[in-house]
Amino acid sequence: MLELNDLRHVYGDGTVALDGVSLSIPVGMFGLLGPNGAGKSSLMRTIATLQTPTSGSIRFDGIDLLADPARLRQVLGYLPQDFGVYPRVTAYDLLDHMAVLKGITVKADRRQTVETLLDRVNLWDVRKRAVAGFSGGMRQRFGIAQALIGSPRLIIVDEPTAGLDPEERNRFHGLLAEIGENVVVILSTHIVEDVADLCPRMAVLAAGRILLDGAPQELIGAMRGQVWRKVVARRDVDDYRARLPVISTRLRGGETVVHVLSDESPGTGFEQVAGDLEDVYFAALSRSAQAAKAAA
Ligand SMILES: Nc1ncnc2c1ncn2[C@@H]1O[C@H](COP(=O)(O)OP(=O)(O)OP(=O)(O)O)[C@@H](O)[C@H]1O
Repeated sequence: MLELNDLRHVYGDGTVALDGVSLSIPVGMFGLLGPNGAGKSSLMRTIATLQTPTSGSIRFDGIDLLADPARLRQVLGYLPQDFGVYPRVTAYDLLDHMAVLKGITVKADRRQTVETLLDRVNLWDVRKRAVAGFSGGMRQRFGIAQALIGSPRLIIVDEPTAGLDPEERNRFHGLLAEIGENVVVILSTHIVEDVADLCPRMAVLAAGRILLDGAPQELIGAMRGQVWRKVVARRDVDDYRARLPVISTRLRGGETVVHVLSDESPGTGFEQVAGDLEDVYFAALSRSAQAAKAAA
């Protein structure tokens, strides 16, 4: 179990990236969903011990992360949002080098680890090719292989599916689902489908704060009977937004569809629909934006 308690992070220029984040994250896949700039990467880097929060505390299975970051690193696997420059060395050699850095110094052990991981992420056939020439999906699978070195118990993946084509995304999801069976995996993303597909638990982060936290099915269930849908003309969207609690405007098959959150029918032409995770997410964001507006 990973416990985050009242985490706050203020950057040097005064930007408040985390504003009192508290969460309990159990074994399994945990989705951290939020728009760009929400503070997801700041939170992921903080848990990965790459930056120290301004205040608050973090514990993982008895380890006080701020007091003893080195101990946490021994059980941590991290796939950052941006891996930086990939050198022109083969996948095999790079993974071998990373295994040395992770402390696997006995050659035979390392060979076993590297070969098992390359096979697991389906990169065995391309092990002799330079990582620099890999496609986006292959790079992300390589990134997972390096994150799995040393059998970590806490794995952090920051926006891993951005830019992947549907087939690679599916393949990557399969890999994550397999990994998430026995360890804590935190998946940070702005893609609702990633969380809907993979995560039995989730939280929404916006402007450095947790807006909601729970099991996707329960959060969807809590909206039952409150989501209404109508196909509208594109030019009328602003008018609907001004009059009604619109939670989202989506394009479906070229038509503009508005979703409204309301205990009763918002008007003619609206039909009640079963909400989905996108409704949960957009409703949380829209409530938070309205609260921020009212406070201003
Ligand atoms: N090193 C930094 N110095 C100052 N401000 C920063 C720094 N890094 C991030 N920020 C700011 O902190 C806030 C949170 O950024 P962060 O990158 O954590 O969000 P995010 O949810 O990961 O967004 P994205 O998906 O766009 O990466 C943003 O306002 C961002 O501009």
